[in-house]
Amino acid sequence: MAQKAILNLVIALLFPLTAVPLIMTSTFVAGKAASYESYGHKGFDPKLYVDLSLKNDLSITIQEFHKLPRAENDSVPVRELASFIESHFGDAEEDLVHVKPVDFVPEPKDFLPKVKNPEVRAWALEVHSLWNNLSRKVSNGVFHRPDYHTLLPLKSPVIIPGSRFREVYYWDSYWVIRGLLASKMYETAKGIVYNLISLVDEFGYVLNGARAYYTNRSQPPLLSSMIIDIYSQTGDKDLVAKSLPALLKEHDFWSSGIHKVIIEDAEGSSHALSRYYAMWNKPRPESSTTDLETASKLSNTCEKKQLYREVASTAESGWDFSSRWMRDVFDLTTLATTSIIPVDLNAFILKMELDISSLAHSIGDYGTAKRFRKASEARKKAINSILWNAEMGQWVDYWLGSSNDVITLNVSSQNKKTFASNFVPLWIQPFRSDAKIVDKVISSLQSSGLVHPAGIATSLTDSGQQWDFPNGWAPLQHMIVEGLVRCGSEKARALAQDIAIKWIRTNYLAFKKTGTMHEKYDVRKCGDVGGGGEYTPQTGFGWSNGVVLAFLEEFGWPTDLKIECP
Ligand SMILES: OC[C@H]1O[C@H](O[C@H]2O[C@H](CO)[C@@H](O)[C@H](O)[C@H]2O)[C@H](O)[C@@H](O)[C@@H]1O
Repeated sequence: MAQKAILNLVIALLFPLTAVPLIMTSTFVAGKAASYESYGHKGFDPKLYVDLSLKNDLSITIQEFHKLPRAENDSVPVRELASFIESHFGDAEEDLVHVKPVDFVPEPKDFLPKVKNPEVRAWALEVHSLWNNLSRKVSNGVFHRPDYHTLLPLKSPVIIPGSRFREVYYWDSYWVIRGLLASKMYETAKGIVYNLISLVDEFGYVLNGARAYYTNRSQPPLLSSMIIDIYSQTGDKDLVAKSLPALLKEHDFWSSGIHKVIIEDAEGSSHALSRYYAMWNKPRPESSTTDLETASKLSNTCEKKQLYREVASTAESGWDFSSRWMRDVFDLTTLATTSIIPVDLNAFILKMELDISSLAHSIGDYGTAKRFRKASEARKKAINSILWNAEMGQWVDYWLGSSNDVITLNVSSQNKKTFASNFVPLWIQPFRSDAKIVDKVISSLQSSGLVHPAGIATSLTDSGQQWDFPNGWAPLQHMIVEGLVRCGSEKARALAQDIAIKWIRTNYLAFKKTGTMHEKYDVRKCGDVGGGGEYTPQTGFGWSNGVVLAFLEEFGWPTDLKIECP
């Protein structure tokens, strides 16, 4: 915990520094007196600054910063600042060094046996080889002086998403691991899980990512999904035994305290569900200038603090940002994530409960197995009572009122808008048990307007945010496709295969055009990449690679099926 305190201090002290170059850049570009209304030029990324490491003790760095010459308006001239950063900070790339994964081979034995088409097979091997590019280990310097770095000293190598995302991310890792399993890289997959478990041991939950500035929140909880999938392919009971205590701790984090919400239904029965809620009410250090700019539209400090909490809680949801969390879809200051019961979060926690039950059973801990089976039944009842909308044939988010006490169910508080997250419950076994409901959900998906020529759109709203139309994201394609496959009907499998083929083709064409895999894609046209949001679109890219490999593993690719877009 001492280390966490030191790291938080580094961030708190670095934060004012990150704001300076933005203001000064605008001064420099204009070549005259600064306009203090500017929060940075287009393309400026504050994350770069919080990723730099200190060269000396923080106190010395701060003393030196205070000695810098100031302009009349008390700002530091941009050249002085640039040379200060050069002298006192190391490069952002130095903390993590490239490492070849121990279990990487260029063509693994039994790799994607159902992929027969030579062109697709060659590309799949290229995608597989990207694990090499994205593999990193924490440098010795970070272990030696953790207080000089915002990067957390994880022991095993990791797979990073890519580009500006230089560290391991929580929910991304699930799809990275799915790809690693297709690539037969079991040791790398286990190493990632052991790293995440070490975060639970230290902080009580898995952080958004392995940086000190991510300690105030988690991300969609998929640790149990990673463990159960690795276990089902390796049979490694040691992994199960070592991970169970962390899973119990993580379950407690998500089902109690600020994350827990109680709703009373029409019959007077109480249901416990969960929400996203970050432990932070300041600008996110990695996006400080963006958050300051957004909050500048509000005048009152209290409102600003609440907005910062909503922003960080939205980052906890993984859907940062989306009209899904906004009262006015074009105004980010109306984010209200802590006032929403998200359908996907509760589906993930239900899955966590089932996974814990089954993992505990596999190592003979029958008491825990029974307790979590019961917990999953209660959550299923809660989801079906509060979040199921029979008319739409979808499970939906629920808007909470302002009360912090027990809330009484009001059906009009369901969010009737269609998002890809409304179909995530299909991924979880108990929601596939009623054939009539499944049929209704499948028809609802087909007529929802979400299914496009290059995959499933995130929503129907073009808000300019990245988790909205027209972007399609690999994790959403995967959960919906795998959910459909597991429904067991021919109709569901055909729809799943159709979506998977579209997704593979768009990833393939974009790769051929740009030479890289992308973080998100535009589902309107095969081969187009996504956009919008607060940072420039990123490449690499961990979860996209993982989902392509997982889809090719499931569906294969016959020789006579064209990979080119129709
Ligand atoms: O720096 C801005 C935000 O960036 C991250 O979010 C996005 O990238 C993540 C890594 O691929 C992904 O997990 C998330 O779903 C994306 O929206 C980060 O996770 C945020 O916390 C951060 O504020």
